[in-house]
Amino acid sequence: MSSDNRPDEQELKDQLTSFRESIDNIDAALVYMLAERFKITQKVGEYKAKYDLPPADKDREQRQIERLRRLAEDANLDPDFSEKFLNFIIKEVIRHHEQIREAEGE
Ligand SMILES: C=C(O[C@@H]1C=C(C(=O)O)C=C[C@H]1O)C(=O)O
Repeated sequence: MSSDNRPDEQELKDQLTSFRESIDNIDAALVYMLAERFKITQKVGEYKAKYDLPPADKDREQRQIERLRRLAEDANLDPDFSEKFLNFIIKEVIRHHEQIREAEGE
């Protein structure tokens, strides 16, 4: 793709910097949101270990995936990507839950 009225080098640089400031803010928000999510899933893991509940709950995950796919469609985000992203996070959460369970059993 090329344009007849390409901005000069300085304008290109400034525009990219401005886009990237917004990306950096969004990445920061994602990190804080993920940190909060892992804080509460840590509590769920401790609760499950205490009362001998299984680390994973596939029915709950299925409902979350269906809901997230609907939300993604509404937000014009690829539902397959959203599902992969949620599964990636949940896998890590379950790994933590298994670790907590093992530590409690020691
Ligand atoms: C957090 C939980 O444990 C697991 C992790 C989940 C998650 O990260 O959302 C969902 C279901 C479980 O497989 C839960 O049971 O709610």
